[in-house]
Parts: sequence; C-alpha cells; structure tokens
Amino acid sequence: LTHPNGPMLWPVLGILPTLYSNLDEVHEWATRTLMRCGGTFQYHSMWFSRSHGIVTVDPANLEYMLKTRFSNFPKGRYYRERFGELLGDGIFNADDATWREQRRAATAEMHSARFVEYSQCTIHSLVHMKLLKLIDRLAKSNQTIDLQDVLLRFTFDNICTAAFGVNPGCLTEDDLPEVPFSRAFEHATELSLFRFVVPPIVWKTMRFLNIGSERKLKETVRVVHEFAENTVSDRRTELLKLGGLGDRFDLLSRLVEARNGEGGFGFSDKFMKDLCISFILAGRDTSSVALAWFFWLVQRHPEVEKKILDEIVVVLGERTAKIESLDDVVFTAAELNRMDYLQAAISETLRLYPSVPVDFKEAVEDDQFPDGTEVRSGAKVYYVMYSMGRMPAIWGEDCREFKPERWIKEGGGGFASESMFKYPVFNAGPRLCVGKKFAYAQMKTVAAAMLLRYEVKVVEGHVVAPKLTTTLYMKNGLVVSFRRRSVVSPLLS
Ligand code: HEM
Repeated sequence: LTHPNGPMLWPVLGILPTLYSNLDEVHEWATRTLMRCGGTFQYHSMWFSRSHGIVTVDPANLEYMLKTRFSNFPKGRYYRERFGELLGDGIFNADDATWREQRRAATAEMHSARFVEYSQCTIHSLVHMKLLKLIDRLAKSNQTIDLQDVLLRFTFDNICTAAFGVNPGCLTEDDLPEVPFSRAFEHATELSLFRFVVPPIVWKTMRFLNIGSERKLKETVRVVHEFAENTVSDRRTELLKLGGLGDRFDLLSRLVEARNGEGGFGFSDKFMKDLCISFILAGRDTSSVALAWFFWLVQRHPEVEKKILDEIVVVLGERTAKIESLDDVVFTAAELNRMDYLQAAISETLRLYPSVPVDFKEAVEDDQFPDGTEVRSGAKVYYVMYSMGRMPAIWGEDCREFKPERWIKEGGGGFASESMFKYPVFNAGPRLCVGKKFAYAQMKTVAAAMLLRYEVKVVEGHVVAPKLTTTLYMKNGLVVSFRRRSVVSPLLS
C-alpha cells in the first residue's frame, strides 16, 4: 500500500519520473519525502520491470531487517549480478555460507593484535613519510590542491598495504602519479555502478555484444584481477621459498599462511583474491571522503577546531618526555584513543555526510516491518543514512547542525556511542563494517596529525556539494591551501 504523502507514482513509469525530476538534489528530496511519510514509503518502478520496494529510515525497521530477520534480507541477486565481474564471490558481494566464511576469516584477522599493530604502522608511515611531507611542500610554496584527491590516494595506498602488503604508490611526497591499478579499480567500480542506473536489458545486451561501457568494464576488471592474481601467486611462491611469511602481517599473507585441519592450504587462491578485492572496494574511498567532509566542516566551525586542538594539547601534555619539535610528534594508539572530542567530531561528520549515503537489501519471503509496512518477496528495501541524520524525530530539532557535543556523555566525560540502528553509518547487525576500528584509527591519525601542524583553508569561492553516487564524494573536490600553525608552540620545550 502506498503512503498518501508518498512520492508521486506514475502510471506505467512508477516512481521514475518523480525521481528523475529531483535528481539534482535526490538526497534532500528523499529526506523531505521520508519526513512527510513518517519515515517509510513504498514505491514501484516501471510496470514491466516488476521492480518494487520500500524506502525507510525507521531504526526499528532497520533492526528488524539487519539483525532480527537477517537471513530474510540478503544483499541479493540484483546487487550480486551488477558487481559480479569485479567482486566475484568476495565478502562485499556474497551472502550465506560464502559470506560467512570470509566474514569469519576477515574478522579474526582484523581484530588480532598483530594486524592492529601492523595497520597502525602502515597508517603512520604513510601519514608521516608521504602525506605530511606533501602538505609541507604545498604550505611552503603557498600552493592549493584538491584535498579530497590527496586523501583518496592516501586511503588507496593504505588499504592496499593492509590487504595485500603492496603499496601502489598513488601518493608520494612530491608527486601525484597516475597508477594504472588504481585507475582501473576506480573505473571498474564506476562502470559496475552504471549497471544500477540503466535497465538490465541495456547493459546485458552491451555485455553480450562486448561494446561501450561493458567492454571497458571487462578491460578494467582484467587489470584489477591480474594484479590481484599475481600478488596472490607471488605470495604463495614466497611462502614456499621461505617456509613462512613471519614478517608480513597484511591480510593476504595471513590467509596464505592459514592451513586447514589436514595441514594443506586453508583457502583457495580465488577465495583470497576475491576477499582482498572486496576489501579494497570497501576500504578505499569511505574514510577519505569522510575526512574531506570533516576538514570542510571543521573549517566552518572554528569553535570545534579549537576544541579539537585543546584536546590534542591536553593529550600531548600528558607525555613525560619533552617534545623537541612538532615535526616529531607521532600519536600513539593510546593517545588517539583518549581523543574523545575528535572521535565525536568525526562521528558527527559521518552522521551528516555518511560515506555510504544509501544502501539496500532484497527480501526473500513476504514479511512485515515493526511499523506495520508489508514487505513482499523480491522487494528492495532502501535505507537512507543521509536522511536518517536529518530526521528531527531521530536526532532532535537541531539535527542539521554540526554539534560534536551530542556524542559526549552528559557532564562532559567520554565518548557516548549510539545504537547502530539509529546510526547505521557503518551498517549494523552481523554485517557491521569489518573495517570500522581501522577506519577510526586512520581518520583520527590523519585529522590529529594535520590539524596539529596546519590550518586547512578552503579556497574562497570553491563550491562544495555532494556527488550523486553510492559513495558521498564531494562533486568538485575540496580545493584548499595550508598554513603552518604556531598555536601549539607552548607545548614545545
Ligand atoms: C568511514 C569509513 C567507513 C565507512 C563509513 C564504512 C561503511 C560501511 C558500510 C555501510 C558497510 C555495509 C555495506 C553493505 O553491506 O552494503 C561496510 C561494510 C564493509 N566494510 Fe566498511 N566502512 C568504512 C571503512 C572501511 C575500511 C577502512 C575497511 C577495510 C579496512 C572496510 C571494510 C568493510 C568490509 C570488508 C565490509 C563488508 C562487511 C560484510 O559484508 O560483512 N570499511 N562498511
């Protein structure tokens, strides 16, 4: 049953004309419509596609779908088909047993002390040896740069190092080179996403004829897969030659070394290749776009920037050893953990600008949501993180304001976490983002290291707006300049 205040559904074409006429600001349109409907509405698409579904921001519905009735709401065939070439059976694309096995392997490894330590080292070395050196050069020569592009390069190198133990070198201290693997990955993702916006008959015919975007997709996927296959087989060879990979702590090396009960190899090459590619897709752009929005919001809210700096000064003040020079400051994991206000500012950024603004599941059987909405088998259920952060019913009347304080416990002590169904920015339930801890460590390290040393100034007149893709990029990037800070100098001996 459609909602009386829901979007206009046209004969034959369903929701499509309404959607296309609001495409420029589709996130805001969805937010307004969801508010009018009390959080949930139904839609249908063109009659011959038989595509229908539900759009919801109701936390109770989300809990029901993502946890209580998890097995009735998989990613589904629709998603898998479109990402099939690039992701194969990788964790991001898989359901049921295929998903479960990878989830188990990935969580065990990601949460192990040695991976946490290794990933911290990779983050630090990229931040201090590459990112800060590049920024320092730009600050000295008073040059501007697209910070989003720099951050995208940083996280791509970082996730490849964590997943494969290979740094593709997208970010160097004095250059932003074209890296074929990174380019191919970016194109393969965009071309896979294109399949979501054209009717299946179009892209399937193009695939059959091997023309246009489908031919390009095939070529870019080949580059990505060749890189992954070669890396997996090189690592196997290395293991056979050396008898162990004891000094390698990346995800792939751990998987290559894992053995099954009979002492043979635990995971097939395809399993490892698919898992690593999914990891790159999941961990590539999400934290960089979040950081771009963070720097933009912080510059617009000097009072927040001041509080972040005050907190950094307090944390550094607890060091017993004197700080000789700002350049030498490398934050430890324990110090970053104590930066609750920084954590709050990043969480608040993601509340308003979630890196994954919308996601969906596909219902297997007929069902009913807690708010009474009937769910028919085959329905797609979209949940809109972008709109959730802007719902007064969920976050209060000040929901559109950037207020990190809402994440600080009453009385000022410590970070107050939220229900993951009210804040599903990292997804929720059994498919909660595997990289959440990694992402926070990465974002906090970059934010603290940069803000301690530089003022980040968005170039006057630069227009900041979201891009309409499944990752919330800034459409025009974030062009900034950097100025060396002097504000924290009292800390120096
Ligand atoms: C701000 C940063 C990040 C955000 C907002 C974020 C958000 C998400 C979301 C919404 C999902 C669910 C996607 C879906 O099921 O359709 C997800 C899944 C996932 N994320 Fe993240 N992510 C972030 C960073 C990372 C990083 C850095 C990594 C890797 C180190 C990572 C690895 C994964 C993996 C492997 C999954 C799939 C989990 C599964 O399906 O069981 N994420 N993430």
